[in-house]
Amino acid sequence: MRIDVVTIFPEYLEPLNISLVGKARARGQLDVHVHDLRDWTYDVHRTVDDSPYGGGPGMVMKPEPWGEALDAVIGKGPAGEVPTLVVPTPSGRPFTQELAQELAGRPWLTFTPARYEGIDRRVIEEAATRMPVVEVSIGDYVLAGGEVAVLVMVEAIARLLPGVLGNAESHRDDSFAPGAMADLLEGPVYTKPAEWRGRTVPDVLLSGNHGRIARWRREQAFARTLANRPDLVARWQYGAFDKKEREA
Ligand SMILES: Nc1ccc2ncsc2c1
Repeated sequence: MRIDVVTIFPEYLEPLNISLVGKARARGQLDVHVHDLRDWTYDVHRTVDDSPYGGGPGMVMKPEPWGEALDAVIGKGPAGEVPTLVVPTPSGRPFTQELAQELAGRPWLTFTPARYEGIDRRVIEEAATRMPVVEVSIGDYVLAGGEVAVLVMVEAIARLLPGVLGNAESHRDDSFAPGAMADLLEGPVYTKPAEWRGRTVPDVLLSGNHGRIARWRREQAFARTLANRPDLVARWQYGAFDKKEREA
């Protein structure tokens, strides 16, 4: 997979050089290019924003630099191919594991994290005439820009690429990953020592009885989901019901 990111804060994407994504890049599983939007400005102040038409607070990111940046990014990619444009925005569709899976299946993604009040709408509209565009939100809170959303999405997507996660098992027990625990949050985990500051590990985990352990883990996951994400319980119940129906 090729990933391009266009941003006015290239240094914000430094974490893509380390850990899981950094290792995937070093192994050639991921080809990441970070571009400074100001490389497509020509005034002495390298201006990327201006006041909003119609008035109102804040500034809007000008269309010209973005248009030229996307032209250049597409020009640098595989001949005849276009990326999927991923536009991080609070007004986008929710970023979910399902959407991460969908995007992990694309060969080329270009992320356009914005600052200020956002990007002139004509940039997205013009891009949509020549490439798939998906506007994505990582949640309902106020951020200064979309770069942190890119870090979230790239990590969630990269770990789904073949060979990136060493232990394939790691996918199975993820929260929200498909399978028996789908839609349930992860339960508590423990490792050595068996006692730490007077706190012991639940006996069932030391029992060696894998059936009991699996049941206990499902119970713990359900309890945690009920407490923290009751909205997911209904989805899980339907999924379990649907699975029984299909197996009947
Ligand atoms: N403030 C905010 C919230 C969510 C989000 N997702 C992508 S960019 C963004 C910005």
